[in-house]
Amino acid sequence: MEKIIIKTESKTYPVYIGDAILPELRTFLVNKKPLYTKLMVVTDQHVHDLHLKTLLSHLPNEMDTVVYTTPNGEEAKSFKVFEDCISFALEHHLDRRSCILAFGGGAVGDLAGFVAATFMRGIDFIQIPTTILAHDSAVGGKVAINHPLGKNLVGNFYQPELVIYDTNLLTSLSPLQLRSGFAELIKHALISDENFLKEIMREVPDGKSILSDKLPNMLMRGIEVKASVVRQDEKESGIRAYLNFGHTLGHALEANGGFHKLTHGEAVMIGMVYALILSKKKLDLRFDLNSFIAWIEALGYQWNIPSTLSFDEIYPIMQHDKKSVAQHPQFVLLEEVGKPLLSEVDERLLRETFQQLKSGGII
Ligand SMILES: NC(=O)c1ccc[n+]([C@@H]2O[C@H](COP(=O)([O-])OP(=O)(O)OC[C@H]3O[C@@H](n4cnc5c(N)ncnc54)[C@H](O)[C@@H]3O)[C@@H](O)[C@H]2O)c1
Ligand SMILES: O=C(O)C(=O)C[C@@H](O)[C@H](O)[C@H](O)COP(=O)(O)O
Ligand SMILES: [Zn+2]
Repeated sequence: MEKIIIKTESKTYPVYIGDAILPELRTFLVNKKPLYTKLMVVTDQHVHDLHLKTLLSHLPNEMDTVVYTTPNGEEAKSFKVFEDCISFALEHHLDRRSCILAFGGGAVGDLAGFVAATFMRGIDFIQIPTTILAHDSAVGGKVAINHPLGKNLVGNFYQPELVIYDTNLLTSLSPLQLRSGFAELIKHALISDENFLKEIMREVPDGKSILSDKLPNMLMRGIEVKASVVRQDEKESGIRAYLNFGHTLGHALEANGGFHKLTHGEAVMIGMVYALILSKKKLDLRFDLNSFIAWIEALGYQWNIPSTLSFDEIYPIMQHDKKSVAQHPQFVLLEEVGKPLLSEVDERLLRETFQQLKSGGII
């Protein structure tokens, strides 16, 4: 088991990562003083069916535990489910000394974290991630739900007490979900270190190689990239925006599809290709886009913008992005791999590049 310490202005906490490490949970819970009055597990239907029994077997018998199950995927991050989850907590008499256990992927983590942040103005929560993607979402304290007008528009910065990342749980993920989560790892490499990118390109030549004994180490390195950014800028007043590489377009594509047509990672991958082309045009980024595209195709990603979409429907959604200033969308671009910056991009260039990426004619 490895341990990474996440240091932020508001809280310092450990991320434990390794195979079959759920027993760490009991250790934490029985040593926490005063003991929690109640535990509320928040999970989704898939994770409930696949892994809840295992999780429950690792909780102290003597601790009063209730389970709230959300719909799968982004539906968990709706106002309706948020209200329902708060009602469940009230009906089951959680109090300020209770603790929420977020057991699932990023959707469950974001919802459960936001419930923890707002229930009685804030109670403890623990992240127990079950997806590759959640190496990103479980760390750093961004918690949120969606609004029909855009992703994560209602939320907070609220850090967990602890993250327990049992990589054994990842073996039940579908190829689509493996790929979706892996996009955030590629993002962490692109914004931090060319050698890291080269290494994952070498170690993971195709979709079948994502799940391997090399994965936990790669995830740890992704978490370290995130930890180093969050340590310097917990609340995104500056460099934390770099973690949003690929997200200005990515989030707009997700929202436009009603949050169910593309997974987060699929949308972010298209957004990263868009941002790479913009970086080439605007900042003369030297980057072998041909090889990158060939690699992500081998991994199974779609990288062009779906042909049914128009710039005129996507641009207004990007104007609602949280990084926008006076309705001008901002983009994370790369001067070099590992050297991100935040920049406004001229609408004409955004439109022209959108058209290019739609027709697939970028290389
Ligand atoms: N807070 C952050 O910093 C942050 C960072 C990145 C992404 N996110 C958010 O995270 C969400 C995406 O996360 P995600 O991709 O984990 O999505 P998710 O939570 O929707 O999970 C994806 C799918 O995988 C299933 N699943 C989860 N664990 C499984 C397992 N072990 N085996 C089999 N199936 C399993 C889920 O039921 C779901 O159908 C988005 O809402 C995104 O906005 C947040
Ligand atoms: O932690 C961050 O900061 C990120 O930007 C990580 C992203 O991968 C993640 O999707 C996050 O939820 C996006 O945040 P938002 O502020 O753009 O909603
Ligand atoms: Zn993301």
